[in-house]
Amino acid sequence: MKPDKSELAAHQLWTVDVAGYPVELPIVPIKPDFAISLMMVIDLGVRFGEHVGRELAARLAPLKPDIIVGAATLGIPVAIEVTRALGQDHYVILQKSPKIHLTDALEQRISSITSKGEQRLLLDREAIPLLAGRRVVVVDDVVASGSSLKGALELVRRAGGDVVGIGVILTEARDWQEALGADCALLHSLAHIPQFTSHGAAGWVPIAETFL
Ligand SMILES: Nc1ncnc2[nH]cnc12
Repeated sequence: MKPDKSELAAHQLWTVDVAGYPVELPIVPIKPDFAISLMMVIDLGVRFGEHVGRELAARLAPLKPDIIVGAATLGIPVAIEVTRALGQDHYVILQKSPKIHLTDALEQRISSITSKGEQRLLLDREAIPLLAGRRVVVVDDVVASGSSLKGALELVRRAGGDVVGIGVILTEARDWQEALGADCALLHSLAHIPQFTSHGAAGWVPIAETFL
């Protein structure tokens, strides 16, 4: 769900300080009385990517990960930048669409608030040796419902990986706390964003319960 530029100009903005790097996010309605501040990490430039990679790597390096796993789509740049900042080379991507080589992939069902309907995460069986018995950190751009991260954790564990940490740029609201349960203890985040409700002339206002 990517609004075009003319649409963006009409949106209210929400400013969030991402570990010392302020970004302005457009507030985008999902329903008539409900909106999120949308962070499209791939539209924020390479300096932002480098910054979040470095900041997440600083928090995740003490966990001594053997490998970083990122979930498609917007977890991909996060996985690449964190891997680079850790001085590692390989990473594993959990795909959403069954590419030609993924006909026999390990599969997990998920749902997402920014994409319609039910989706899947797929792990290439060829990547299993990179995860089995290894210390794994799972990264993503935003955790909101927690469905995508929960599916990613499940896939990594089915592959025999030991999940030692989770890294996200942003936590959003609090639904993820219930979805992730005890795995919340593994989570490292650079900033938090609330969700929004419409309030007459005031426009979109943050919902108090969606702050941490
Ligand atoms: N605020 C947000 N920005 C980008 N992706 C999201 N997925 C869920 N919430 C999101």
